[in-house]
Amino acid sequence: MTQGTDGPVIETSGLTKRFGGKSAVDDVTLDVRRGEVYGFVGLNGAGKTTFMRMLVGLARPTAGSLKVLGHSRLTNPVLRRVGTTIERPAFYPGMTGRQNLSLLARYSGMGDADIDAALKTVDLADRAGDRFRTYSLGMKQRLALASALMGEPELLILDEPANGLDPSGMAAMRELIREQAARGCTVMLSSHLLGEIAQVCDRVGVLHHGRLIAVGTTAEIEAQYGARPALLVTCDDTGKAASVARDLDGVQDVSEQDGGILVYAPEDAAGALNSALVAAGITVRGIRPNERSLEDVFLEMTSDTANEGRA
Ligand SMILES: Nc1ncnc2c1ncn2[C@@H]1O[C@H](COP(=O)(O)OP(=O)(O)OP(=O)(O)O)[C@@H](O)[C@H]1O
Repeated sequence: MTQGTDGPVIETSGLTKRFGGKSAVDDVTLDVRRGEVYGFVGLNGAGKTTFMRMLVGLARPTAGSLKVLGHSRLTNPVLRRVGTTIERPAFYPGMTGRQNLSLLARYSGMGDADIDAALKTVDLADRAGDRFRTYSLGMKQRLALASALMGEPELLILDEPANGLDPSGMAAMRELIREQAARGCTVMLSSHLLGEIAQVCDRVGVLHHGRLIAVGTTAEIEAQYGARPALLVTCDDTGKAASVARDLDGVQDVSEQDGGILVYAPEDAAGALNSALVAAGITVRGIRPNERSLEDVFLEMTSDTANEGRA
């Protein structure tokens, strides 16, 4: 594998793309290290595709700078070391998977060995002789990935590779991505689901309205955004229960829920909370720590009220 640089494989500084007056990507500074799987997560329209398009020269930045494989000029020799599914290749439905790949391979000066290796990697070798139109969605996604893998690129940039896949298709896609990382390939992929991407990525960057609002390992992001401990109390008379809970030591905040209250307090406050509620005549049916999924954390991070005032 060609080693172009010891520095980051992707490096952007203040990268910005505006369409008219609107910033699709707004002042994004990030780096992706060699061999890393970096997940780019954001809701629809957050700017993920636009960011990735700039990385492969399909869109020109309005401001800021970028380097890919150590190069700020994205010439063909640099881009040949990058595999991408950003612009999903327009496969011909009446041609076989292999014929479709052959067309693309010819463009980039690659041969049968590259096609065979890519088909084998994505586990499509057995169906390579079937027409594209007979492929399932998962197989279509894998063929797109095969087109990106031809020639064993050093960097893979995959836009929503798991989109539309069922759970087993997603698991297969994750395995494929990890295999690529294991052979030393750097991978940047995007998704609108943090929970899905967290399982495969070393680090995650959260994009919201074009801005990078958090970067870190999933554990770091959870610690930063999801570590607010809370107790979920199921009880009657939630209004009264909330006011009793608010008066207790160690309780930071209380919100009323359907059929109970959510009390922001450490887990060891559960005993005192239960006693106080029962003493106030409230029927407590249960108290348990409030488990937050990664997806809850992500939705809270990308809710517009959560981001008011945050740079
Ligand atoms: N060529 C364009 N002209 C005008 N606006 C554009 C163009 N491309 C993207 N946008 C706008 O930029 C914003 C970011 O779009 P982008 O496709 O990058 O987001 P995304 O995070 O990839 O979303 P999705 O998951 O829906 O693909 C959106 O508001 C979109 O409408």
